Amino acid sequence: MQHYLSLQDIDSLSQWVEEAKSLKAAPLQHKSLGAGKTICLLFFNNSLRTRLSTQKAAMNLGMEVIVMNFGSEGWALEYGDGTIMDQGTSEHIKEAAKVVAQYCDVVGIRAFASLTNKEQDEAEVVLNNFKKYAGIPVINMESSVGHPLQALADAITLSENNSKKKPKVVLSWAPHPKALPHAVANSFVEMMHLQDADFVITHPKGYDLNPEITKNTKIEYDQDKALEDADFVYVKNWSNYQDYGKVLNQDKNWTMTAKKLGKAKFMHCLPVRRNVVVTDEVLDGEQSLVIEQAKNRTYAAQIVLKKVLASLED
Ligand SMILES: NCCC[C@H](NC(=O)CCC(=O)O)C(=O)O
Ligand SMILES: NC(=O)OP(=O)(O)O
Repeated sequence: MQHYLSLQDIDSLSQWVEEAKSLKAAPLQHKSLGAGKTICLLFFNNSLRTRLSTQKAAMNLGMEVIVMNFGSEGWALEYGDGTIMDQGTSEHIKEAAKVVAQYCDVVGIRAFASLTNKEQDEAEVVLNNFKKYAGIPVINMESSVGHPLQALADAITLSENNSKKKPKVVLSWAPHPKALPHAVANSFVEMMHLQDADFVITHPKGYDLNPEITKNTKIEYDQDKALEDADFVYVKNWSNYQDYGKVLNQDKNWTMTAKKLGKAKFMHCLPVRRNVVVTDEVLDGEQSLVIEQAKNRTYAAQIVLKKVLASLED
């Protein structure tokens, strides 16, 4: 059974990117593959792109789609084993996951990091419990530690816009008023490790991501230096990882500007705070790839669903 929980579920990134591009060229070529199959999309958090692009991808493959805003409309779920449920939670994951699995063949789950409980977040409690009890393929639509559908769409976008054998790609931290998760940055880093590039991460001192994820990636604390001769600049805020979930820095000197970007292409997963993360000039300019990235979310989801559907036939 093929799950899509992290980048590790991709056997060959370059092959998946090529197949996704072929789906983009003719999105309805496998319209009968998903006939009679249903996907449930469960959202514990807000979404625009993930919700619509995953639904569109499923429709392109002929699947039926059920969407539920679980966070606001479902029962509060309990994950603990043996809990006496006389507090805030109403339903145990053991029943909930098994019940959901009776209505669909595949389940997609969005469950962001709490940013308050590092241990629980890193254990991917929501995703892993659905995997454990549902018994059907689970797709990660952004979890505590990863956003592999976004990273796959980013890989497609890089491939479409790159003309060099070894492009310079920079992941640059940016300020943000809210505490944001590490998931997008983590998956982008993992995706970059799967291809040949001169990859650099730049962020203020003390804002290091999980070192188990960044591993041997080059980290340059001087943003201007990191951005020199960049071909692609991926901008993202994340809250502090060491002092978990805290906003310790909102330095506007890290905002991406046209001057800093130089000749590079600009990338961001969206939604983006204009004139905090990046200036209007960059977003409205020719070098921005953000709308293409969002478009590629459909084909990233479609290649994942195609692999998952194929695995159901095995
Ligand atoms: N799925 C794309 C990003 C989702 C989330 N961003 C946010 O929550 C931004 C919300 C705001 O700007 O108010 C994140 O960074 O992981
Ligand atoms: N990039 C992304 O995942 O967007 P949404 O949060 O709107 O789904």
